[in-house]
Amino acid sequence: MTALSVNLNKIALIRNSRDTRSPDVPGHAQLCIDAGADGITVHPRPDQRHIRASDCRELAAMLTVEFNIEGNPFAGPRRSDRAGVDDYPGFLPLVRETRPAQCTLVPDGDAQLTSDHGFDLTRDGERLAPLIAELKGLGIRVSLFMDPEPAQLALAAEVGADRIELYTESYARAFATGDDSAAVLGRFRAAAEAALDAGLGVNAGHDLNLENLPSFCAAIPELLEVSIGHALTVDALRLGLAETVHAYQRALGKD
Ligand SMILES: CC(=O)[C@@H](O)[C@H](O)COP(=O)(O)O
Ligand SMILES: NCC(=O)COP(=O)(O)O
Repeated sequence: MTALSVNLNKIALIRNSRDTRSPDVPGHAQLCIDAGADGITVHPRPDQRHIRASDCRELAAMLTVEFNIEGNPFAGPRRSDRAGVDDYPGFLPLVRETRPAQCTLVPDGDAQLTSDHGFDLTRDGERLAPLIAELKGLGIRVSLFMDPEPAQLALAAEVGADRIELYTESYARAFATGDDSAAVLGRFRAAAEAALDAGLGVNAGHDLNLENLPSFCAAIPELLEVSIGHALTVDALRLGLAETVHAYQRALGKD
């Protein structure tokens, strides 16, 4: 069955809009766990617009489910511009310190609004390989954020990744507009097969939601994990967080 990893970025985004701890990130992680979430995902960015280094440290100390930290492996340290907020230590130093079960490497620029592309391993593979080896040596499973391009996925295995995370924005957009959605889903199926043939596990994420999740999972039954945050948080405004986690588990054919 496909694991649901709840991304808490948007809980932290609301928290950061005031100088308080409310909503409390670890408390909402526990709410998700109590409701049946299989994992927790965060994406600390250098500007700490939502998830902060301190959130990662607190979550690492309390989680009883898989912890997945996503981010740009080449993101360096950055001083905090907000009183009482720790500096961002750099992505890899934060991962080394917190030792999550999984680290998903994402080729984000620091100023991007959100993650919007996968790695080009023909360009980045050589400098990623030693980082991947180091993280695996620390006992951390490594996943690479990838576009659904079969040739690239074969390279992911060559650089030592354990898994890839299919960047699903193009599927979500096609599903929402109805444009070419069957063909787009076929491209994701082909990409998943290329990853599986290369011995990689397959995760997926970005813009997945209650409506588009069942079709995606039916097309890729080998899917090991989906990480979902934006749509799930919006649904929680309507349904409540616990009920929303149950709803997503039902959409995954569980619960
Ligand atoms: C990599 C990816 O698609 C998401 O995990 C990412 O966490 C979204 O980041 P924002 O929540 O900052 O949009
Ligand atoms: N890796 C995807 C993720 O963690 C959350 O993406 P989204 O659901 O916020 O788009």
